[in-house]
Amino acid sequence: MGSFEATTTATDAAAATAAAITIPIIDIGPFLAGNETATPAIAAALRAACSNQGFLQVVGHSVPAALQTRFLSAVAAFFALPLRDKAALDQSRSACYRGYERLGGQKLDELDAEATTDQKEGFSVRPERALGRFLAGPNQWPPEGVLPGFREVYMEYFWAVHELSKAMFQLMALSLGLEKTYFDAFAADPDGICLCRAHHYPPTPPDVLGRTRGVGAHTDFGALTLLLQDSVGGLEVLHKRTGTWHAVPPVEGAYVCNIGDLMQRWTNDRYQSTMHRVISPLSNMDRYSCAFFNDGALDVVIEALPGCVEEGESPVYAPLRVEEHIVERYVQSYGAGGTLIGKAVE
Ligand SMILES: O=C(O)CCC(=O)C(=O)O
Ligand SMILES: [Fe+2]
Repeated sequence: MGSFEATTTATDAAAATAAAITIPIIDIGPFLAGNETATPAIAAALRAACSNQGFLQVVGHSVPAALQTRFLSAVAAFFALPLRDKAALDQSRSACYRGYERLGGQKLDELDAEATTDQKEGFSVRPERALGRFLAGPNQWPPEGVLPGFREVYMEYFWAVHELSKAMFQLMALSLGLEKTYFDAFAADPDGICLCRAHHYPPTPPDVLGRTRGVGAHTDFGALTLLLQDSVGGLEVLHKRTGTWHAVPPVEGAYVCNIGDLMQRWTNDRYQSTMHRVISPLSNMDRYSCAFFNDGALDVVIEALPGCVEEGESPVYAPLRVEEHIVERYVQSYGAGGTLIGKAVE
């Protein structure tokens, strides 16, 4: 286990010197190997990270490096397809938020009217299901002849990260003093809603520097995010106390893990969902990343966990069903896209 001081952007340099934040790198290998002697220290490190900045990087995990590499190459090949091939899979053609999102298709910083739309392309995949409840339905894939093997490697990666996310929820439970299996009904539900969204951030030439943004400032909707990023950089996390932004430097093969709004609610604010964004650094490199969100089972009711409310204290939030929360956040970030809920795929 190790840690490093996150570096800061130039504009924030002065304030940040006083407020450097630590994003710990946590090796979960011993936990995955069933080492019960080492596990409490790992759970304690997770607790510290989640109670402070809500961001950490996970190493020693179960996703093979070779699979990450094959997956990121396949993702780069997908985004390099002609626009007409990608547009044929546009998310607006899906009743369940799957497929291709063009540049500017989402705006996560809804509070800042001046902010640009997000300068990224995305491709969203979820578990293959029959149409029915919110977010259930078929994925949209490019024809096998156009991108051979893409679907196969994407789904191989999907289920590998899904396994890791289940293990992370078990560690989260231990970190909160709960039974290891406490979150299994949420995180391992066969009908649970998971999203594996790959992103491409185009290079930023000097003439647009400062006017574009990869992803606007936001917190993640769900409980826990696992993000794979390549070596280009640009992800930043907000230090709440000083309002300064800090880079989350790429660590090869690691998963950036962060707490989402549902987990903050569940823990009665003990764990923090932290604002983050992707800036567009001056670069002639394309950046690729992939976020995995395990948002659990739609009917789970999120209310303060045992041990997260002191005697005499009232819970900060009323109980809320996962489905209500996720629907509301989708409508906020996709605007009119929210009206697609329940519409049949064309
Ligand atoms: O691409 C990244 O580094 C971050 C993406 C992100 O924050 C998100 O998809 O919620
Ligand atoms: Fe995010």
